[in-house]
Amino acid sequence: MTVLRIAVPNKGSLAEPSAEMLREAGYRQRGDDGRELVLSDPENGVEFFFLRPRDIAVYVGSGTLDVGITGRDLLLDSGADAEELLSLGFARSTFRFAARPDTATDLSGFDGLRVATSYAGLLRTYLSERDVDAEVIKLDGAVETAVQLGVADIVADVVETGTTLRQAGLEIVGEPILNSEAVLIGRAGAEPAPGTEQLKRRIEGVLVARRYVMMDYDIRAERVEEASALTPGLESPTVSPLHREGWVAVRAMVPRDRAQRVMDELWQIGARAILVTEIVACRV
Ligand SMILES: Nc1ncnc2c1ncn2[C@@H]1O[C@H](COP(=O)(O)OP(=O)(O)OP(=O)(O)O)[C@@H](O)[C@H]1O
Ligand SMILES: O=P(O)(O)OC[C@H]1O[C@H](OP(=O)(O)OP(=O)(O)O)[C@H](O)[C@@H]1O
Ligand SMILES: [Mg+2]
Repeated sequence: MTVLRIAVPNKGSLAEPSAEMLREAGYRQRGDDGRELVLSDPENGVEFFFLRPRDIAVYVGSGTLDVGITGRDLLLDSGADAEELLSLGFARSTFRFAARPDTATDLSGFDGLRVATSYAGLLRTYLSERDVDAEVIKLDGAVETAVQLGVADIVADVVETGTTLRQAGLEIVGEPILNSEAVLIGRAGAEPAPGTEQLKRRIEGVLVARRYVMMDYDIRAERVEEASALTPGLESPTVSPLHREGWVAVRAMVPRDRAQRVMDELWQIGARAILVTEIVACRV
């Protein structure tokens, strides 16, 4: 049997949520203090390689490994021959310019200035596509400090809450360069390796189980259309007869973040015995 070779981040913001997602999808993962570089999961026909997030697109793009989990920003920065297969919904961040107040109000004022970043590939492409003649200073991290130390006039870096920028006395400049999140990647334009579709389906199952809950309730039959409009489910709600005459039981998946509001509205139109349960796993 062929084994699917999967690159997984070994450190940083992507590592723990990636492991958690794979664990929920039924795969073996490292224990709390796990230091393994390679982990085999023969039951599921896969092998995990724990690598630096920055290197993952390079391994996948070259075909050394079949698929991997990395950040969209890291994928683009690498210039590797890899493409997104699925968005994973965690490690969400924006990639933005920031500077001290009065440095520049937008890109048009960047000419002749120095921009520090740890994403030099992505930044050079972005600036040259817009004909901006700024000097790119490549740093490894803690980029925000570069302005204070006089190494750069502007930074281009990952922003999540904006706390790091504020603490460095910097303000956001211009539009976001990129919206990033964790993504599953494969080799660009290549036939997916055997097992890729199954991995994708399993991860999609985890994403759905996280985003939705299952809702059950009873309602008078004449109000079922109204109720179905509130809980349309993914395709259509299941409506079953109840022993009690004139009543039906309804079952539908509901977005988790809307569950309380939907329950209030169902109650208003006479639904009773409204129950919400977790979806542990699914294929939809
Ligand atoms: N504070 C953050 N919030 C959300 N996502 C982040 C944050 N910092 C980095 N990321 C995302 O995580 C990925 C970067 O992972 P990486 O491990 O290189 O950096 P890191 O999490 O900052 O770790 P390190 O400590 O090695 O710098 C990128 O996709 C980036 O957008
Ligand atoms: O907007 P915020 O919520 O403050 O988060 C953004 C910061 O988080 C990351 O830094 P990290 O702590 O990983 O250090 P690094 O710069 O060395 O990567 C990122 O590089 C930003 O600096
Ligand atoms: Mg970092």
